Formats: sequence, structure tokens, C-alpha cells
Amino acid sequence: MTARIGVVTFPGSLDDRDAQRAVRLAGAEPVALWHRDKDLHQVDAVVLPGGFSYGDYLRCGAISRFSPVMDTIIEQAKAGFPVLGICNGFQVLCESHLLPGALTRNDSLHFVCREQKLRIENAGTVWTSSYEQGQEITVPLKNGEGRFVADERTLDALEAEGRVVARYLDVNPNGSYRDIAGISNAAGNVVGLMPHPEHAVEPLTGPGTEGLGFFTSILKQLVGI
Ligand SMILES: NC(=O)CC[C@H](N)C(=O)O
Repeated sequence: MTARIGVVTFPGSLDDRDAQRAVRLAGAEPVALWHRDKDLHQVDAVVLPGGFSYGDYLRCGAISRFSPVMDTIIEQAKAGFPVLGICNGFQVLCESHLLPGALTRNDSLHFVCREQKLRIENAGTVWTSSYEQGQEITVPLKNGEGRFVADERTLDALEAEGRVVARYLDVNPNGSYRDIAGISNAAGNVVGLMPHPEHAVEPLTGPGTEGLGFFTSILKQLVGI
């Protein structure tokens, strides 16, 4: 059985093709989903890609959150359907309240683009199970509003429940509270990540291939390989 993984395109999405490519390289079939479509075409999981959906107007992800495809994704995600939001996708997940907290302007007030070292803090989610607990990986990071913020109680709960999925190492590129680069929902099926694993999946373009694990993890979950 080939797993089918949907990648949503919003107006202004930028990294949808790279996410599709990462899905294919991991061994699954990528399925293009359009933001106006309520139907998920029987995919087994969904990736919300990076970019500037709706031109980042109002706040990043604030308008995309109300697109028809998100109505279905929100409903399904609450029932355990696997969703990975990368960068702008993470912003959409926070705006949708599938994940707590918010992504705000980088503390430098500049757009940041760099190769970023991360530590996988929870290798127990469906999107991270190909990694070792505590594994250090390097993937690209590029955002203007990547600073994860939440109140102390929420941050403490995220830590206590193992819901901090990835943390920045060496440099905190945007002032994220507690160096948080990615989090999950309580059930672990919804993961949001600010850096871009889909841009680190083949040696030719680099940096390395350490991002591929997010896409092989879900495959392992879906088809048991
Ligand atoms: N790479 C991205 O997805 C960028 C997300 C968003 N537009 C930002 O600048 O923060």
C-alpha cells in the first residue's frame, strides 16, 4: 500500500512543491490539495507548507485558517488525523487553535534565513519517530515571524507533557520562548515546526538530508515500514 499524503496550497504558499518532493522521496504519494477544497481526497495525512499565504496579511496564517480546506482539516485533526505544519503551516495551526501559543515577529525584527541546528526533543510523535530521542539535525530556517510565545502555564504544560518536539541549538534565531522550534498537540498527531525539513532531503541541494525523517516517520506510522 502506498500512503497518500496531501500538501495544501494556499494563495501565496511557497514550499508546497518542496513538501511534495519530500513526501515522494520518503516513499509516499504526494496529493495536491487546494485551499478552496473541502474534500481531502482520501489522503492519510496532510502537510501545511511554508510560504506567505494570503500575503501574511493581518497576521501570518490568520486568513488561511478560515479557508474551506482548513474546516475539514481542523475537524479531522481533532479526531486524530496526522497534520504537519511547517513554518507558515505552523502559523496556520496556531491560528486554528490546533496548537497553543502564537508565532510573532522575530525579536531582531528582521527576516532570518540560515542553516539551523535543532534537537529532536520528542521522537515519539507520528512525525518524528524516525529520529532518535535527542538527535541533533541541521535544516534551513527562513521566517519573519517565527518567535514562538505562550504564557508560562502553557509553556510548563508543553514541557511536562513532552510536547516540545524540537528545540533550537547553539543559536535562538528569533527569540522563541524556551528555544522552542516545534510543538505538538496533546495527542501527538498535530505537529508544528518553524524550520524547514522539506528543504533538507537530498545531498545535491543540502544542507544534508536530515529533514527527511519527518516524512519517513509518518510513512512508518501509516504503512508500518
Ligand atoms: N518560510 C515561511 O513559511 C515564512 C512564514 C511567514 N511568512 C514568515 O515570514 O514568518
